[in-house]
Amino acid sequence: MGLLIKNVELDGKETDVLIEGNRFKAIGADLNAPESDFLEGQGMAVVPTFVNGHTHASMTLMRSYADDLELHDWLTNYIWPLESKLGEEDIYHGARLACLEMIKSGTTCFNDMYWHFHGVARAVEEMGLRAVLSSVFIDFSDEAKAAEQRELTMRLFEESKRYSDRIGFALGPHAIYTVSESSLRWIKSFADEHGLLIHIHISETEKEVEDCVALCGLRPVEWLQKIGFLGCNIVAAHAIHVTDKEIHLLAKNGVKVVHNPVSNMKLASGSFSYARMREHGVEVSLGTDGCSSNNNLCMLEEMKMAALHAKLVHNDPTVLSAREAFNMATLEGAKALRLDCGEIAEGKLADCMLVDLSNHRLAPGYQLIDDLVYSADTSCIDTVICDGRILMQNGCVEGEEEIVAEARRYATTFQ
Ligand SMILES: CSC[C@H]1O[C@@H](n2cnc3c(O)ncnc32)[C@H](O)[C@@H]1O
Ligand SMILES: [Zn+2]
Repeated sequence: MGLLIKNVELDGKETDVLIEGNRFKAIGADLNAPESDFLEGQGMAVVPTFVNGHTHASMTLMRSYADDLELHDWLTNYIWPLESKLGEEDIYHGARLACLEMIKSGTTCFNDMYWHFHGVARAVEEMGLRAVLSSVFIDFSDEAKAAEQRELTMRLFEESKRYSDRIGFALGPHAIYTVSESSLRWIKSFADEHGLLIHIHISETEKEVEDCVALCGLRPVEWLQKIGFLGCNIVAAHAIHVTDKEIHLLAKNGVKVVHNPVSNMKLASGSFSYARMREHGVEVSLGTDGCSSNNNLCMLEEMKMAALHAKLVHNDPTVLSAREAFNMATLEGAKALRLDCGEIAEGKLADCMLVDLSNHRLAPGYQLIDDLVYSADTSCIDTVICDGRILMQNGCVEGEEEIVAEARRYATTFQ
């Protein structure tokens, strides 16, 4: 069974798009597929859906719970105490709310790091999105805890195979200040052995850098290079406080960096240097981070913030164009996660959305990509498709009232 989208605009031209199974089968004029479902695309444009490169989906339950705080204060005194009370059901309901929000804002794929792997996986499976879910690793340099976490990682890796192809497994060492050197070495060798990605926060705050220098005489990226941790399977969130030498090491090792402009600004973590990353050839994608430091999962907003922030810090309006922001939010994210989505082309995974060209925010309509980055909001998104399946049509997602009500109910139980 397929899906035929008729008379839709793609790259400024009207065309038809045929999806068969979970991939784009054909793109061209006057396609026929009598056996397929049909979508009228007149007045709409088809664009790739977003890939959120770094988030903690279930933190939707902590939206506006602890705002206007510095990162280490926020984590230690507010977030971690609350998270210690969360069970798998809480996390499932938080992840469902996140999936709903992502679908409604045009995201169909995300790279997640959170507790209770199965709670998140169940939500993603049911809601029809695509995700790379990492098994969290935090040991605070306690050997007993580290042994427990190694066991859990190996178990979850096996158990993750029960889910559909839309769910990938990665390792999730939280950061260098929460995971010991020996655990980082173990994580890297486990990931290399099994061909897995590693999702980690790196150089997010000045404190992280100062503590690392005080402890090992090296900055975080230099130290990670020394212990053999860096490589092309590392997806590093933030990478804000990095010298040119460290950026060179990231590029040389093929580390994928995820920029989270809203979270970086809200926590005043620091200024990401997009231009320096590009000069050195680092591959940069875009993420929202969790809902407690953002406070939403909207990649439209993230693209605009990334572009505006880069122009401001580099004092140059030509830095980080709308097209670059859009690529960071789509194809670059897919590449970092080694997924075959992020662009509309024959043979690629069928993840896409239809935007309503009659929406006032897209008028008069000189450049669709510029409009999506600088002007659009979620009201412009009509239809969202992931893996060839329609997840939203006419702006509606099945069961949305119940998802929101359940998340509200669960959030009140642990406060
Ligand atoms: C180990 S699960 C993820 C862990 O990370 C915490 N977290 C959320 N946002 C950030 C951030 O910007 N920097 C560091 N840690 C963050 C989250 O609360 C979970 O405990
Ligand atoms: Zn994070």
